[in-house]
Amino acid sequence: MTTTRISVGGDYDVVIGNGLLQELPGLVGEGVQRVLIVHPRALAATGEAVREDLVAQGFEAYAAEVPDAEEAKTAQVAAFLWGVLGQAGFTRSDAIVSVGGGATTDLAGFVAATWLRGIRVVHVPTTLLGMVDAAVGGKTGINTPEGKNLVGAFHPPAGVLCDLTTLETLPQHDFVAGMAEVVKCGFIADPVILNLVESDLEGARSAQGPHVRELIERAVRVKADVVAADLRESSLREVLNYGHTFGHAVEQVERYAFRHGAAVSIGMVYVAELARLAGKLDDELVERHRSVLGGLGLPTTYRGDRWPQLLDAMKRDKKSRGSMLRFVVLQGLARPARLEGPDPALLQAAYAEVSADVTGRAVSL
Ligand SMILES: NC(=O)c1ccc[n+]([C@@H]2O[C@H](COP(=O)([O-])OP(=O)(O)OC[C@H]3O[C@@H](n4cnc5c(N)ncnc54)[C@H](O)[C@@H]3O)[C@@H](O)[C@H]2O)c1
Ligand SMILES: O=C(O)C(=O)C[C@@H](O)[C@H](O)[C@H](O)COP(=O)(O)O
Ligand SMILES: [Zn+2]
Repeated sequence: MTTTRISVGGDYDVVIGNGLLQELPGLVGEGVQRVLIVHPRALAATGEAVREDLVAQGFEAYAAEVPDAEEAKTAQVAAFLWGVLGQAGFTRSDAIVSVGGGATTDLAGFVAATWLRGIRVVHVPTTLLGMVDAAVGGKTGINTPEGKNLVGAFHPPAGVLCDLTTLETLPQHDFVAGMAEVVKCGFIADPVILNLVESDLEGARSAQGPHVRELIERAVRVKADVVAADLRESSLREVLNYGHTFGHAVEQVERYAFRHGAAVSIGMVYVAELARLAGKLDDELVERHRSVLGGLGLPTTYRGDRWPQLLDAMKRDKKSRGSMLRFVVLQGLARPARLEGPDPALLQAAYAEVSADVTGRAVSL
């Protein structure tokens, strides 16, 4: 199959195809001497294969293994990588390559942004979520005990290589979690995505699904267009945060036992209910959130006994201004808007709409 190149504002390309790793040396760049490949435990063999390839191309290449998933996004792991870079003598003309999911690209991007105040980084995302979202757009970051992504920097990559063959080893629940961000792009900007997913829900649950390549390309285009227009999230970029205020709070309350995409799925239903209660969204579109996300096997409800903890976590959302909570809502399909400082009763009423008891049944608060 052909290779697709999607330009992000003319600054770098997201390359999508199969067997693309031969393109990596070109993206790492000619003037680069040393390369650090950052990969999670689950991708030790892939990380080593990439390292050997780069050595064969004449680079001085090192590999650093980091924990899987969210455990990698800590100050301790970032400090470990700074130590590796320091000991190997990385200079401003050297580079980092991330090979992994969004947690790895967020961490490696952050270390690249901070080492010597910024060195080159190339992302090789190996999850659906990494390909369509985390590796694109230059948001990098780590968590602190107080919250998700609280420390970070905007540091766009030199390139993004989405080698679709890497998805073959990704567990299905991780693939489906990535579909939540694809569906997000459908709701905020490109309804064709929703039509494609709804036309074959089972196909959209697997990397081999007939529409998956088109879904990936469409989601990357949505993200690329938004970040090209507003890299630093002064306004427009906030739309990519649809479902994330409540979603990040769920991740935090669950101590990251939920995958990001699963939490964002619940967060989108929450914020759709909030928009409905605020008189901005009709019942039909709220129900479409439940049917498409639920149809993919993503969660659309959350336990009903965590309101104080969720509210506390939501207050630390980056979209908040002072003590005012701000949400990205929809006022129609692909018509994002902001809801600022909603009445606390409305916030809790929306929580009641997504609440379930431990058996998964909806409950009233
Ligand atoms: N920077 C951004 O713009 C942005 C956007 C969306 C999400 N994110 C972040 O991305 C993270 C979630 O990323 P994710 O969903 O990719 O999860 P992840 O990075 O936690 O990866 C999920 C699991 O899959 C493993 N894995 C990765 N690729 C694999 C493969 N090909 N085969 C087998 N196992 C593989 C990982 O080691 C991990 O255990 C969150 O931290 C979220 O905050 C960032
Ligand atoms: O790229 C963005 O901007 C996003 O908001 C994309 C989100 O999917 C992503 O999860 C992002 O990491 C959230 O960032 P945060 O600023 O809410 O921490
Ligand atoms: Zn996200």
